[in-house]
Amino acid sequence: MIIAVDGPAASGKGTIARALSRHYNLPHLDTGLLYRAVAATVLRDKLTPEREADAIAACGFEDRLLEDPWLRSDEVGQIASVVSAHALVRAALLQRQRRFAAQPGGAVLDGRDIGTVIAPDADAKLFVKATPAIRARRRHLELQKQGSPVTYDKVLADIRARDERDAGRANAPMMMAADAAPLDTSFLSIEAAVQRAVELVDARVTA
Ligand SMILES: Nc1ncnc2c1ncn2[C@@H]1O[C@H](COP(=O)(O)OP(=O)(O)OP(=O)(O)O)[C@@H](O)[C@H]1O
Ligand SMILES: Nc1ccn([C@@H]2O[C@H](COP(=O)(O)O)[C@@H](O)[C@H]2O)c(=O)n1
Repeated sequence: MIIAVDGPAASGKGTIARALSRHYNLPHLDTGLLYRAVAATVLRDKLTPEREADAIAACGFEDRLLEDPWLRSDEVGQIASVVSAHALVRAALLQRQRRFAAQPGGAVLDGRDIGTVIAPDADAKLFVKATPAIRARRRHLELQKQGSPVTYDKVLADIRARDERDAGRANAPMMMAADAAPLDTSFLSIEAAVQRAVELVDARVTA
């Protein structure tokens, strides 16, 4: 069974995808991490994220970079949404994601274009959303716990900027697949959101 989980930054899609992976005993791929690894390489090598040739040069990152906690930072997330707009960067990362999705038994993948581009034939597709203010509050809390001094207003502005770039780009923009089930987590606890996600997946696969 392939489960596609898409949605905007800090909507809770990663939390839900990890829980679905445990629930159905399926491997999970956080595809955002791949774009974050490209972004981190661009930053580390002092390349220019807006230049496609620079971003392509950063696509040959080593897998151990995916373990680096720095990848989860807001700084890297912003640059990830710049490099991810390049068609050749998306093409360079496409087969890896498709192979992961096609492994025997299936998989759970989360990102922005899983239901539309990476696994258009997924057995179940969710599009996780929440209001920008609520997403910013959750992400701010998470960053505060990590000791970051970043303000709520900055987190909200970054989330809005990332949403705009991710939904507005020409190549594989973030969008809900026509056959995806929307899941608004704005007023759901993590437990309630996960329970609803399981109900939605079960409903799709038994339909
Ligand atoms: N329903 C919820 N209620 C409260 N907090 C939540 C909920 N879902 C997720 N969170 C928290 O919100 C933050 C963002 O969640 P998560 O990392 O799953 O989002 P994401 O969509 O995967 O983000 P990104 O796209 O930036 O990787 C985390 O701190 C997580 O614990
Ligand atoms: N399938 C995907 C996944 C991610 N991106 C881009 O990467 C950025 C970081 O993703 P997170 O899920 O870790 O927040 C994101 O803002 C997108 O620009 C993508 O394009 N496609």
